[in-house]
Order: sequence, then C-alpha cells, then structure tokens
Amino acid sequence: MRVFAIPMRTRFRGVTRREGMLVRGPAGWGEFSPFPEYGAKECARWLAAAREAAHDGWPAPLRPRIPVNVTVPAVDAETAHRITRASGCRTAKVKVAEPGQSEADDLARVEAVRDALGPGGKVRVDANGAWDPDTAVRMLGLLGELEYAEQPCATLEELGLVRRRVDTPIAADESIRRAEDPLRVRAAEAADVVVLKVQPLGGVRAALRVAEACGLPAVVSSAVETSVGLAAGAALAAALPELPYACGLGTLALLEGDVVSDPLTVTDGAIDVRRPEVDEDALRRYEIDGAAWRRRAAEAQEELGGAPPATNAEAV
Ligand SMILES: O=C(O)CCC(=O)c1ccccc1C(=O)O
Ligand SMILES: [Mg+2]
Repeated sequence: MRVFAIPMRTRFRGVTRREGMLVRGPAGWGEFSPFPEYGAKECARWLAAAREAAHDGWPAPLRPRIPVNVTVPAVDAETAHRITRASGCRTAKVKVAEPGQSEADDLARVEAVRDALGPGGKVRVDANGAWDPDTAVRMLGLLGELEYAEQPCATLEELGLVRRRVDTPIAADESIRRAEDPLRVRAAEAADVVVLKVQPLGGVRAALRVAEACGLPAVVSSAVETSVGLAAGAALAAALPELPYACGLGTLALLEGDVVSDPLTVTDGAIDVRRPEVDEDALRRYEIDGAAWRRRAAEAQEELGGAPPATNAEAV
C-alpha cells in the first residue's frame, strides 16, 4: 500500500490536497481515496472498489474512448473561460451554488463557459444539493439552456419537485449511493439522468448493477482521482450498454500531478480506456507517511467483513 497527497490546482469541494491510498493486487493497481469527512461505513464501499481493481479487474470494454466534459470549479468568469477553452471539450460541467459565491458569480461563470464553448457546446451545472427548490427553479430559469442540472437540491423529494417545475433535465448524483437508491429515484420520478461514481458505489460491477436498476441514462464521473481511479471510471463507462452523455472523467487537470507516467489526460475531448502503470518516480514525488490512511483502510476492511482474504497479503 502506498499513500499519496497531490495538491489541487484549484480548491474543489473545499479540498486543496487530494489524498488517498494505492493498493496493488494480481489484476493491477486500485485507488482508495474517500474524502476526509467520510466514516468507516461509507469508506467500505470505496475500499471495495479498490479491491475489485486490484484483485478482479473489470468487465470487457464495449468502446475504446470515453467523451468527457471539462469540470469547471467555482472560479471567476475569466478563469472559467480559460479552463473551458484549454480543455478542448465540447461539454462543460460548471460548479454553482458553492459557499462564498453569489448568484451573480454563478450566472457570470456559466455565461463565460457558454461563450468559451461557442455554438454547439453543451453546458451542465452541478449545485451539489445546495439550492432549496424555489432557488433551484429561479436559478434554472436564469441560467439559460442547459444539458442538465446535477443535484440541484439535497433530497429526492426536492429533486422531484424541481423536476416537475422546470424544463431542464435533472441529474441525480449524491442521491445515488446505496443499492436501494435507484428504486427510490424511480419511485420519486426525481431524475432524468444518473451520475455514477465507481468508488462511492463500491466498484465497477456494483455501479453497473445500479445503472441497470435505475433504468435511466448514466453519466460516469470521477471523485477527482489519480489516473489509477480514473481508469476504473473509464472501465465503467466502457462497459455500460449505452453512453449518451459525455462523462465527468476529465478531472486530472484539477490535480497538479499524477502517480503514473502516461496519465489519462483529455485529448480531443475524450480519454482512453486503459490502465496506466504506477510510476515509481511519479509516486515518490507525492508519497506521504500513510499511518492514518492505513488505519482508515483497516476500519473500512472491518466493515466489509473482517480479515482480508489471503490474496490481500500479497498486496504491497
Ligand atoms: O463530474 C465531473 O465533472 C467531475 C467530478 C465531480 O464533479 C465531483 C468530484 C468529486 C466529488 C464530487 C463531484 C461532484 O460531481 O459533485
Ligand atoms: Mg455532482
């Protein structure tokens, strides 16, 4: 097990340094990088995803490349314009409703991104559940045409309420975390699209089951991961029967560096479906003392059902 801390180019989700653990097994490397506030129960799913990557590998890909969106953090309009242009993507996801940002900031950022994409570009927004339903309806009215709005409000009931009051399609992200969530989303008629993330859902196979249970188009997103974690996202996106939207896997640009020598960077608005090898020199640049992470992984392992199977002893 190796532990990394990579500085972020811009603050995202309140995080300025992305930390995590890399585990190696017979199938390759896996990433375990739950956010700092997550407890053992939640971390167990993130660990299951890393174990699947390291020990089982993933289903066969149905496509070799995954179209991606550029992820635009809650930066000023000028920076948002520059990030969008530099990405080469035709779809952008813009963070809105972040603490410390005004509605005028959000409107200006979205407008700058729309301008940077030009005609034919697609803009989606992500409020991370921060709006109340009235604010969501009002803001979606002001933001102009959007591909969809991701998690405009926190609860399923609110998502359904907003969905019935606006023309903008609604995507569920934080509302899809547990096996029973897809059925609740369907019952509440709360979303048009679901966002799937490999680590929070417990692996590529678990996420494929969730996609099937949802019966809605799926967008695969990263949790802002190294190329090791992104490879798992790419594997999920490659294994979905249909992939009608660009995925949120173009997030390497948010990190200052990576742990592989041949990173999953965005070219022509897409990333490859492949598993880059961890590079010793690259990893050493970001390696930190991992005592706290080893404890976290052990607690998550306990949640998964006690002692790791024998094969885990081979993990380095
Ligand atoms: O979807 C993307 O473009 C990138 C991934 C992303 O936004 C994200 C990454 C880490 C944690 C939360 C989120 C989110 O979708 O809110
Ligand atoms: Mg989201």
